[in-house]
Parts: sequence; C-alpha cells; structure tokens
Amino acid sequence: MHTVEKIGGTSMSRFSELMDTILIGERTGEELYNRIFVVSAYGGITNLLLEHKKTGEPGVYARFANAENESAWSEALSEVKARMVEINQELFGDSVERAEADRFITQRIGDVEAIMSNLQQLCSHGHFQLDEHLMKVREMLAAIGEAHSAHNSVLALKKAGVNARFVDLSGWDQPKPLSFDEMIEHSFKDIDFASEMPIVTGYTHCSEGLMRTFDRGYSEMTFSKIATKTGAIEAVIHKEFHLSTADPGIVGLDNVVTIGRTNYDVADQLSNLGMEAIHPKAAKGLRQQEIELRIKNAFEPEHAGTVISTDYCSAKPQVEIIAGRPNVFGIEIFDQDMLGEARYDIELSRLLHDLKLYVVNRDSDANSITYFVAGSRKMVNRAVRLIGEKYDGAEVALHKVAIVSAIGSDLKVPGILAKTVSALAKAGISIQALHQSMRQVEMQCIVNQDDYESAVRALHHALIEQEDHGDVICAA
Ligand SMILES: Nc1ncnc2c1ncn2[C@@H]1O[C@H](COP(=O)(O)OP(=O)(O)O)[C@@H](O)[C@H]1O
Ligand SMILES: N[C@@H](CC(=O)OP(=O)(O)O)C(=O)O
Repeated sequence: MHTVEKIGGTSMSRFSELMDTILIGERTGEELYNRIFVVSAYGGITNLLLEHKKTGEPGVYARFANAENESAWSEALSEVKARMVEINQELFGDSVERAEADRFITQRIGDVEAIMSNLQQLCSHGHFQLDEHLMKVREMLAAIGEAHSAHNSVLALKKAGVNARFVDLSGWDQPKPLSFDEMIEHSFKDIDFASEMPIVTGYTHCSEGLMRTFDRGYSEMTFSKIATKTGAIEAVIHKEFHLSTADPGIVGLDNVVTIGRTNYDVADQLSNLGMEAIHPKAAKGLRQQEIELRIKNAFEPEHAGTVISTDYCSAKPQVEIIAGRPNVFGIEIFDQDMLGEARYDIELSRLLHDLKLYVVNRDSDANSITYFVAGSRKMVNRAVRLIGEKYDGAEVALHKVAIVSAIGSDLKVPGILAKTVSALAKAGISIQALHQSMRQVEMQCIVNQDDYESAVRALHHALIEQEDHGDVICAA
C-alpha cells in the first residue's frame, strides 16, 4: 500500500522547506515509508541544459544542435555546472555531503562533455551525421538535471536519518537500454517500500526514448509509469501552489481560489497552454488503472489539494480557471489564391511542425490563416522566410501576442462572451482575436503581449472573483 509522489522543479528549488513538509515533517519511523518520490530537476536547470521551455532561448543542447562553434555549447555547459555547484553550496554548505554532491555532478558533466566533444569531432567527417545522434545527446543532457536533484535529495535525507535510496533511471552505466516497462520493473524489484524511501530520477532511459515520445514534462511520464507498474494506491503531484483559479504570481495569492476538483479535459486545456497540471499522456495510464490523481501544494501538506478525475463536471456552469500563455507568435498568411484551397493548411501545418513550432491555436477566413505558435524566435523567423519563399503571392505578417483563456468543465455560462469582452475593454485592452469552440470547455482571447498580465487580472476579476467561491471551488 504505497503512494507515488512527484515533486516539480519549482518546488525542488525550495528543498529545505520540503524536508519540513512532505519529505519528513512530523513523520517518524514507518510513517516515513511506503512513499516513492519522483523528482524533477531544480527549477530552470532543464531550461539551461536544453532550451527555455517557454521562450525557446537556447541552452546547451540547442547550441550543440545548431552546430555553433564548440565554445558556444561548452561555455553553456560550464554555466550549468556552475549553477549546479551553487545549488549544492546552498543545500549543504561546506560539509561531507557537499563534497560528494560536487563529485557526483562533476563526473556526470565531465562524461557528457567528453561524449559531445568526441561526437562533434567524429561528425566533422562526412560519413557520420550529427543529426542522427542528436536525440541521444538531448537525453543525456536532460538526464543530468534529474540525477543531480535526486542524488542531492538522498544525501540530505540520509543525513537526516531517513533510509532513502537513490533510484537512478537515467541509465548512466547501463550497457543496453531496456524498454520503459522493463526499466521500471527491473529498478523496483528489490526495493522494500516499507523500509526504504526511493528517490527516483524523473528521467527514464529506455529503448523507446522518453524524450522522443514525450519531450518536455517527461518526469510526469516516469511518475505515471511507476504508479501503474507498482500498483500505487494514489498518485500525487506536489507543486509550488495549489492548482488555482489563476496564476497566483499574476493575480495575487489573496485573490485566487483553490480548485478542489476538476477533470482530465480541463487538465488537457491547461497543458496546451503550457501550464502542465498533468502531462496528457501521463494521465492516460492513471485513468485506465483508476488510480486517483491529486495535485497538492508542497508547502501546505495538510490541505487536500485538487483531485482530477475523468467524470467530474461542475454542478453549475462556471469558469474554473483563467490560464494563459505569453510569448506567442501570430503568423498571419494572406493569399488570395488560398480561397477554397485546403492544401495550404496541410502544408503550412507540416512546415511549422518540422520547425518544431508548437501550434497553440489557429484561425482562418476566406483568404488568410493565422497560426498562433510557441517556440524560439529564430525558428519563427525561419518559418516566416520559408512561407514567403514557398508562396509567391502571399503576404506574411508576424505579431507578438499572448493567449488568455477562460476554462471550465462546463462553460455554458450565460453572457460569458459579453462579460469577457467588456472586462477587457474596461481595462483598456484591445482583443486581437477571439475563439470559442462548440464544446464550450475553453474560450481564448488573443491580446498583445504587453497586455498579458493585465488581461489575466481583468478576466479573473470579472469571471471568477465576482462569483464569491470562498476558498475552494468544489472541495475534494
Ligand atoms: N492556475 C495556476 N495554479 C497554480 N499555479 C499556476 C497556475 N498558473 C500558473 N501557475 C504557475 O505555475 C508555476 C509552477 O509551474 P509548473 O511548471 O507547474 O511547476 P513545476 O516545476 O513545479 O512542475 C507556479 O510558480 C505558478 O506561478
Ligand atoms: N525538468 C524537466 C522535466 C519536468 O517534468 O519538469 P517539471 O516537473 O518541473 O515540469 C522539464 O523541465 O521538462
């Protein structure tokens, strides 16, 4: 009878507080056990190792993949190492644990650096193509982030007298990859959950390639697989805040309300906007095995948090969350030859996909299509250039926008559109585009990037604060 619990990167960055809340707190003896913890890299580390998740700013991987000179990526790797060593210092000061933490990470980074350098040299010969190996490099780099945080956590827990065990799923010294299922079975078969506390890396090395299949947010895949494979009684995700009616960082902690219950459909909408309540693919396994999923505030362990289930629907139509995504690019393509030609959409979608740009939404009229995409500025510029080259008569315009979205399991609130528009107008915000689908789970407003935060505040005020929900919408 055990639980599987994931700790997100933002929370991991406040590790010493986690020791007093979810990791140890008031627990003694056997109360400490029967809990498996899956940890993410400390906040911002994976962004430095790969690329920034939201802005696309290049990290070590992106610099390596873009075949810039060697110094560009190795300098970036040294910066990550410096940041990791700094974290070790903050956690352990000048202790034995600190020396062990530094030794561990120095070795991992040194190994990866040597491999990347050799690979770069090898691929300077025409017989070897860098492209064919990039995914492996991406995986190796990502895995360092979770190995660092998991290893450190074990050091800190052992020091505090907990029988913690480092479960390294990153496959570091493994001769041959196993499948995802086998890797989890193999790694957990000898662990006694009743007397050991497994601290598991959020990255799993496996023959399917976790990064290839799921990319960022992969630690939730590891988490969900462990929960299903080990037959957990509950799966818990610990975050920095309660899942709230809006980002407390924007609207203010005093103004938001905790969401007590919601469904996987709402979670998918959040994830599309980049606020991963739970990775949609991770949710699937939990849903199928009917393992209850709970999202909790890592720093308020007594609070029941949010329960996500398949069948929940709010008792009356209401807006549950104002979410959004800043730093979106609107790529608008106007071409009179487009009229009645479906191939444009297919070709353009493929082009954006090939450039690894994520299409958050799109809209069209008779002779234009606009794609709202997230990704790096460089790739967006490339997309604009390629589209201009491909379609002679097309005019391509680029807009820097943000998406602000009202979401609810039943959004059929009378007059919601009018309320939304007037709230934004009252705040002096001009709406660039508006989307609402027939299914009525989400309504999206496209606004200028500079208006993002004020639009979130205005909509939260008009659609949620006025409703007087108290502390929690539908207690779990
Ligand atoms: N509706 C919301 N409820 C709670 N937090 C939110 C919400 N929207 C945005 N956030 C922000 O999400 C951040 C946590 O991001 P996330 O990527 O989920 O973290 P983690 O690294 O812990 O997985 C918080 O710092 C908070 O500001
Ligand atoms: N650290 C990884 C994996 C992850 O899932 O992170 P988080 O749990 O902080 O979203 C990433 O940024 O993609």
